[in-house]
Amino acid sequence: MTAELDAPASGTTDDSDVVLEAEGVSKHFPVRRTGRDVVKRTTHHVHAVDDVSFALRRGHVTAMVGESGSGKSTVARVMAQLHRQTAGTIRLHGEPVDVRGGRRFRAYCRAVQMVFQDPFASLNPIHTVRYHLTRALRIHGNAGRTRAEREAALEDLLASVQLTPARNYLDKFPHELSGGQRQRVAIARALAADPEVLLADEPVSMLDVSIRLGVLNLLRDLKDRLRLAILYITHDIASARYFADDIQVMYAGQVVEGGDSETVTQSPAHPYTRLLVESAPDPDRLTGRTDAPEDSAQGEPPSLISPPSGCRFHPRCPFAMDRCSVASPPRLEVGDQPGHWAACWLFDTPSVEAAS
Ligand SMILES: Nc1ncnc2c1ncn2[C@@H]1O[C@H](COP(=O)(O)OP(=O)(O)OP(=O)(O)O)[C@@H](O)[C@H]1O
Repeated sequence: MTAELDAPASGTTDDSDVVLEAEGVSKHFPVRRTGRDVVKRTTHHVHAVDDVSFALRRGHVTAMVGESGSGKSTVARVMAQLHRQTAGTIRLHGEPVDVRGGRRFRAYCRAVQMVFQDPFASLNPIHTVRYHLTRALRIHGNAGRTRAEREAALEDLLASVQLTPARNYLDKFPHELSGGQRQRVAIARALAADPEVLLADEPVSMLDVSIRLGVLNLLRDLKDRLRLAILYITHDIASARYFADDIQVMYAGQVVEGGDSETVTQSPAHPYTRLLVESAPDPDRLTGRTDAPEDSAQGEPPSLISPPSGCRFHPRCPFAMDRCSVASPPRLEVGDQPGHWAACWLFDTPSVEAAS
């Protein structure tokens, strides 16, 4: 029996925990590729994100995993409203974010904060830690009324990212800190808004391997203590397994698989996820699959200006059927664990039976 899913997320917890939702969100960027395009005023569109739906829950980490160029950062930027979506709806506590500017939009920007990949680029080199954090506290109305209240707020912020005693850090410039300390300051700056959601775009990928775990453990601690909803963007499926509660896998601008992180990494269903897991250096991994052809998926990700018809993975897929180049697969239940789905015709049981 085939089960097609309508729900946007891999429901493992109560829906009342949902803080932020994306429903059918797309982002297309207009581009001109050649001089001829400029002369003829022809505009192409990069389909960076197409019809993406997911939900972020309080006290829960959702990882968005995929290779470079799959659209992960664009998802984070659209969720932070740094880019306006081309189509679809974003909801905070069920309320659509449809107006830029104004009180409701400011409240959205406070509630949904972003942490970027490169803390050195996101902190201004000519300002101290005190300046960055005080500014963020003031912008979000959390600096208190007196100097003593502001100093206490600064100490609390640095303590929450485990930079203590605060006096050792407050008057330092970004270049006087290590990469890990800089990323902790960037996280503290996001926390100055007292957010409900953190959108963390590759927050550890530019850090030394030896300190990545410390920063991920800090984020996990914040998630538990402050009940933050976290979107963790990464190309590293092993770190997603370690850190996230559930995983969404992106390929060529679309989410192709979702489920709890243990299931997605141990029993990947979509052929693209299998490829991703097989190529990840994870010594604990046991996919338990023996049905993949030896010559597994080859080739490059497709052009996002004219993406392949049907399933976007079909040109690289070792299991591709005729149908895959014609029709785009919906989310289909994999059937091993509740909430585990794949957008792949292999899980449309009647079509597989008909093909064999
Ligand atoms: N402002 C923009 N204008 C045009 N194209 C863009 C823009 N931003 C992103 N893109 C394109 O959208 C696609 C998705 O990019 P995105 O950065 O979201 O992917 P990603 O999965 O985060 O990759 P990476 O891990 O390398 O950052 C890419 O083809 C990229 O070139």
